[in-house]
Amino acid sequence: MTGTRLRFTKMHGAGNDFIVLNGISQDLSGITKEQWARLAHRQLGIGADQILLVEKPTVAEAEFRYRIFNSDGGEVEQCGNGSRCFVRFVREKGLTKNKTVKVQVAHTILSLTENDDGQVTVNMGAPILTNERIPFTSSGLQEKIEGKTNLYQLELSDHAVWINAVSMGNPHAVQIVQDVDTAPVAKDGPQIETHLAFPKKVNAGFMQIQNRHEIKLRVFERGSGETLACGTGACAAVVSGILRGHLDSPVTVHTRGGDLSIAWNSASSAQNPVMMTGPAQTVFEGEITLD
Ligand SMILES: N[C@H](CCC[C@H](N)C(=O)O)C(=O)O
Repeated sequence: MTGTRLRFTKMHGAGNDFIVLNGISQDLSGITKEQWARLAHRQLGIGADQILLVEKPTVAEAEFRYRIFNSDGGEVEQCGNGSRCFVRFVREKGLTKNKTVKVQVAHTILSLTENDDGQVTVNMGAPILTNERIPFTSSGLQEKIEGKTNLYQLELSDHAVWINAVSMGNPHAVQIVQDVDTAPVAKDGPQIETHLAFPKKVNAGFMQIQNRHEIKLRVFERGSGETLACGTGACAAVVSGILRGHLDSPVTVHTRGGDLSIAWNSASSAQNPVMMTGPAQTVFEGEITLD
């Protein structure tokens, strides 16, 4: 693949930024983890939190498949802000005329709708709350019940934090903090990300409850570090806040890059889907030669 010329589109969803590649019109099958990381590198490459690769689906019920690579080059299961940019991309490129698109991503199919106001609504599916499926191993950790969920204590280098483990297809450890602006995201984020209780590592969410329908959120993302916004992180934080009894659906999630609206009608069933609505923005188009 070295020396291959790639066409890309740079996009962001609430400041979480992406390189989006059309893997249907370009053969990108042989790109290595190191080459993904180089493309995402802020100084040596294009720069992005994640890379989104659009491909033909492998299942009949989806129109497309899209794959997600963190800036460390690792492939992951889900990306909320990325899914909104994906649907904006395939519509802007004329790859579909549908306003609602079904896309295959890792082990699930998402349904995405571009609304008349330009915002995108995504059915993110039901949250995954069983430890084995997150995956999260709680053995040896102190635990306590709050509302309808369990909190677990993670020992960090100089203090302990109580977290709630939730998956939206990708793992999240969410905690409530008094003030997100002063929360030790840079210090505690990497320690939580690589904590042994999370065998596939984890995204670390820091949530400040403002009222029953509003939070502020910062996320230290697995494989990318702190981002201006994290869509699955916003979903996981709202699910956690509702289960803990602090939030009622819908919730406005204020991130450093913009606002997301998350709805989860858990009253009838925890298996109801989480619905996320937010922005998607194309920034520029470009070409680059893979080195
Ligand atoms: N860092 C995440 C993937 C990107 C998720 C985030 N950008 C979003 O909008 O959901 C993980 O390793 O699971």
